[in-house]
Amino acid sequence: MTRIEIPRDSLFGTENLPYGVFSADGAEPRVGVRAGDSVVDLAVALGDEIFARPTLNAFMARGYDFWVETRRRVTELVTGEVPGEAVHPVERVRTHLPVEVADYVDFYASEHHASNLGRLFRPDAEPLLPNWKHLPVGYHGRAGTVVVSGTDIVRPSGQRKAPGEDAPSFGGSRRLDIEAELGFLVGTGSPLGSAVPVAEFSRRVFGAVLVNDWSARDIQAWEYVPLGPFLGKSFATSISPWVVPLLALEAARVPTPAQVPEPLPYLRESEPWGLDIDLSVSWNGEEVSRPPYREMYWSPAQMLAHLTVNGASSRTGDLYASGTISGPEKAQRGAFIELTWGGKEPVLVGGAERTFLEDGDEVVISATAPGAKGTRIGFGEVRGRVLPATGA
Ligand SMILES: O=C(O)/C=C/C(=O)CC(=O)CC(=O)O
Ligand SMILES: [Ca+2]
Ligand SMILES: [Mg+2]
Repeated sequence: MTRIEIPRDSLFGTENLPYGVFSADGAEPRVGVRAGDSVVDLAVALGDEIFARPTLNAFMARGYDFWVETRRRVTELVTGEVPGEAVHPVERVRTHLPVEVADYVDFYASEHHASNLGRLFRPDAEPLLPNWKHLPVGYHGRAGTVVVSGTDIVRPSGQRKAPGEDAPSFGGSRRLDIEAELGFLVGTGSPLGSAVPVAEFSRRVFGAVLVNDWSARDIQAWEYVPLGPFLGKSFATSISPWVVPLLALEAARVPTPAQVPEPLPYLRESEPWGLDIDLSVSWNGEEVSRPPYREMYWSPAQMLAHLTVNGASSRTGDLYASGTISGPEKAQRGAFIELTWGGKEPVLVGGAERTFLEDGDEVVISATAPGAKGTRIGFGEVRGRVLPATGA
């Protein structure tokens, strides 16, 4: 038996304990929990086969009471004695996509981001479309191209047409961008023909990850009218490997900004699910933005209620992302198209003026939030490097 030393100021202390899927010493991927700079193999430590699997799905499907009980047992474990063979130093493990993603939805819940993109994409119209304050706008994305942090991103090729050109050309995107978002993972689904009430959010959603919704703005601008995002976003979406349990985010809960007009009854919240999470976006190692999640207009509970209100079923492993997180300040914008105002106001990265992503660029998104007992908890990071287009 051994004891895990957790540094006092660790972002992965006992008030966090995020779950992920890891492999060590060439063994098969399995479920682990991160405690400080260690990863605990839960199948070995708890003796439950549900953790000897290459995804969190079976664990998530067991439901809320099991999540609470597991968190209690894991807390006991990491504050007491753990079998030595269950503990791995985090720098020695490889992390994998933590869930088999079922369906993937991306919302558009930041008023600052939606207004900025309205101004950039539709300069002659009102920045916010008339539906925006009545419902959380979203679209269904491509679950099969969700990848774990560290996966290289091949620059997408496709049809591009700049505003001045009269015909599209084919080639690698010239306006490759990021979107810093938070993603929510459904643990227990809901049957076809039923809707998930706002109040059921915390019993159904297992946890949260960071998301980078890579976006090819030139492909997007040409293709997406009138049906919405398609190939400009479906080539890859990166998520962080450690799933922060919703149970760890209690201390981060805050009210959303005031919602006026009052939403329809199915979107009304009795308890707040805004979240006080601070993100950081770095570009080639330099922080370029600090998006504040607490500015998000729609809460994740409202998003889940909306995405099922028509009777669409939800499933274990469904991932829905918040949409780009942008605050009111320029240095709080979660996408480079906003940060550089459509490429017209470059930012300095490594002393050079930059607008959209170049081959070889690396983007890292990280985040922290208040944890219980005055602590701070971390999300780890979602990292990705851009590789040249293959011309596929
Ligand atoms: O406003 C537009 O025309 C386009 C918006 C987006 O590309 C944003 C999107 O994917 C949703 C989001 O991340 O907020
Ligand atoms: Ca997005
Ligand atoms: Mg994407």
